[in-house]
Amino acid sequence: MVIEAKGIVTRFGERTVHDGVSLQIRENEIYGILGESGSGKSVLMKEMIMLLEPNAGEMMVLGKDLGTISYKEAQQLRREWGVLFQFGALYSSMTIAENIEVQLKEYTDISKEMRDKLVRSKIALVGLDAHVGSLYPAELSGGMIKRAALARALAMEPKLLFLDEPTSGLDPVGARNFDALIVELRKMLGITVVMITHDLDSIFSIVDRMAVLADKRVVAEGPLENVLQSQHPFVEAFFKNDYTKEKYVDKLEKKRVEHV
Ligand SMILES: Nc1ncnc2c1ncn2[C@@H]1O[C@H](COP(=O)(O)OP(=O)(O)OP(=O)(O)O)[C@@H](O)[C@H]1O
Repeated sequence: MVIEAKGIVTRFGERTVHDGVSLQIRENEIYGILGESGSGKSVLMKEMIMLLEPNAGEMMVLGKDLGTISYKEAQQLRREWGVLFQFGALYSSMTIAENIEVQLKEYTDISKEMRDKLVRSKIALVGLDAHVGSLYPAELSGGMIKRAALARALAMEPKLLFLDEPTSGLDPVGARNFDALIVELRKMLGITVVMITHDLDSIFSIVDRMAVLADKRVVAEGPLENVLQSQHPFVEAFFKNDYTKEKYVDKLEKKRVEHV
């Protein structure tokens, strides 16, 4: 397992967000975290990357228990993952190349020449033209910003990639291209991808397994066909409404046939 959450409890004051959340993420899969607004998806992801600490439960990431990890181990572990936050979050006063270089400068002794080379390779990896490196975030389209932020997340060659709603704000073509890029990167780099998503196209086409958060816990987990068996109201409303039934009829039918 790359990530294992066991009985996670999270409270903010009087409010309980998670009350026994458990899930398991395997190596090299694309794992989706779904759930309605406010169900604690982002909080759970932040707990996986040590930006927040749960009140109870165990969070194992790459074999390390985040609850008992030493400061030094935590520093090392942080280099093993890349994160793409929802709005890209690039530094606006830096060029794209400088943005991608930030962590390489901070965490490594790599020479300037080598850093430039790595930056160029990451820009190419995410499908951007070389000249984009010298532009500022304000000069890029939304889709290019996502790709640039992805290049930055990949700068340290992580084993694990966290994506918070990667296709939100992209037009349909841009969203599908981004999905294709994620699949390609997973194959090329052998990484594990954890993504929060509401995007049905992504869920039906690139997510291998997923967890559905509702009622403060995981109400359905596994591949799509498992999740579709759930009769939880959120699953019913999200996957089994008329729109989804019509748009994904082939896939829903196919899953049913495969399952029989
Ligand atoms: N640092 C914080 N302090 C206090 N409350 C918080 C904090 N972070 C999140 N919350 C609360 O925890 C709950 C879950 O938030 P979270 O952002 O994880 O939801 P989400 O499932 O990601 O929702 P969305 O799909 O709208 O992004 C919300 O009620 C939010 O207000």
